[in-house]
This record gives sequence, C-alpha cells and structure tokens, in this order.
Amino acid sequence: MTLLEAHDIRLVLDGRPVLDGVSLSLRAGEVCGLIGPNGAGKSSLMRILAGLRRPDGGTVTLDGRPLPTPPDGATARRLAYLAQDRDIHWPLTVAAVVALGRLPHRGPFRDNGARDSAAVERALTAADCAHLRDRVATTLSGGERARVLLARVLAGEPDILLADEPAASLDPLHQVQVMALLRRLAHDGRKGGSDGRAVLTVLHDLNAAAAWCDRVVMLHAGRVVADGPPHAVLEPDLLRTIYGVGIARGMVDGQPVFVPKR
Ligand SMILES: Nc1ncnc2c1ncn2[C@@H]1O[C@H](COP(=O)(O)OP(=O)(O)OP(=O)(O)O)[C@@H](O)[C@H]1O
Repeated sequence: MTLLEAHDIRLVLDGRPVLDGVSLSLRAGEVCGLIGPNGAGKSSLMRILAGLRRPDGGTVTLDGRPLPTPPDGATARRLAYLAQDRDIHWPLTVAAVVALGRLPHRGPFRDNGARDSAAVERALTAADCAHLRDRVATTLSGGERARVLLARVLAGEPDILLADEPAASLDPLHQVQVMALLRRLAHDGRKGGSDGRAVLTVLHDLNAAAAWCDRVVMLHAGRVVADGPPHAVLEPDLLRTIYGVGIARGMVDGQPVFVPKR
C-alpha cells in the first residue's frame, strides 16, 4: 500500500533545474534508501515530500490526498522529517528538546500528559539518549546532537519518517543501532496498524543501504536513474557511471560491502 507518493516533481532553484520529473512512491512496511552524488537533489526532494517546499511542478499525495504544504496538524502527527542540519540553537535540556517532538499531539499551550511523557521516554531510550536527558543540548557532541534530534522525531511516533542522513555523524555502534531502529519502525508497523509505517532515508553509505534498505532509489542530476532492490541498484557499473569512481562490491560474512577504488 502506497503511503506517500511523488509524481513528476520538478523544482527550479536560481534558474537551474534541481529536480526534473521525479516520481517516487513510499510503501507501507518498507525502508527505502535515497542515494546519489552530492547535489543530486536528495534533500530538496525530501523537503518537498515533507511538505516544507512547494515543487514547481508535479504532485505529492499522502494517503492518496494532496499533501498540505506547509503540513497541517494531522499531517505532522503522521509524517516526521529529520533534517540533514544537526544544529540545535536553543539552550534547552535534551529532555525538553525531545519533548518538542510531541507538539503535533498536544498543541503549543499544554504540558505533556502521561502518554506524551511515555513517548518521550521511549524515544530517549531508542536513540540512546536517556543518559543525556539533563544535559543542555547546545553542549553536546555532533553525534550526540544527531541522536537527540532523531529522538525528537521518534517522540512524535510518526507512521512515515523521512530521515536525511540519520547515521552520518555516528560511530559504528550507533550507526547500526539507528539503522536497526528505522528498520524496526517500518517492519513492526506491518504487524500493528492497518496502514503500516514506512521510512525514506537519504544515505551516502552504500554498505548501510545494502544492509538495511528494502528498496533503493538512486537520484542523479535531479532524475531517478534506478529504483529497485538493493542488489539491483547497487550494481558496480551503474555506481561507477553515477559516482564517477570505481566501487568494488564484495561479500564479507554474508553481507555485501562496497569499497571505492583508489
Ligand atoms: N536554496 C537554493 N538555492 C539555489 N540552489 C540550491 C538551493 N538549495 C539547493 N540548491 C542546489 O540544488 C542542488 C541539489 O541540492 P540538494 O541539497 O537537494 O542535494 P543533495 O543531493 O541533498 O546533496 P548532498 O548529498 O550534498 O547533501 C544542488 O546543486 C544545490 O546547490
């Protein structure tokens, strides 16, 4: 079942085509990786799918209806967006930053109720931030900040998560934890609500894309050039053409590995 769908999206910035006829559908129960070189248009597409930017052409639908842009309350409860930018500008405690993720559920002028507090606790634990709860968020390391901002979107308990490079500044343990978390979020939703849940995540790490994604969409120069299972999209000839560097593919302990060649 398709939850979120972009059809023939076009975006022009500073007179330059950034997205040129992009179509992509996100289905319930899947983790879909969005890959492609720097400047391919990945973040621009994510912002359009999150309802934060209007495209110059094409349509985005959520549950078959036009996506409100900017998102309304019902949309914000269903769909969350984790931006690539990991800055935290407010000198709030980590617990307070994560609690902001409940805003779509409780409104701006009410305190968190028991259900909100429980969701915040679950999110702090899931993103391995519980021990940071009383720290002032602006004093955290880059990786710690990244996990806190992930916890903030998880606290909103979204059905659809759009995550822009969620594991980019994380150490190997936390990379694995975060990718496993995204996979659980999408796959466990299959068993739960009738509509299910889904994750679309921008990744530069091809190993992570192969290990964790059900499907990979490759963007190049504002166009989708491949869309399919990881083994089909992460194909050495295509990777060399798109990235402009040879990338060796092998298997280690039953897991595909990708190594850019010197
Ligand atoms: N506000 C803007 N004004 C003009 N050009 C922009 C603007 N935002 C993005 N661009 C350009 O649009 C193109 C796509 O940018 P985008 O951030 O979507 O790429 P990306 O695939 O996410 O790249 P990266 O992997 O480096 O994060 C780039 O060439 C970028 O310079």
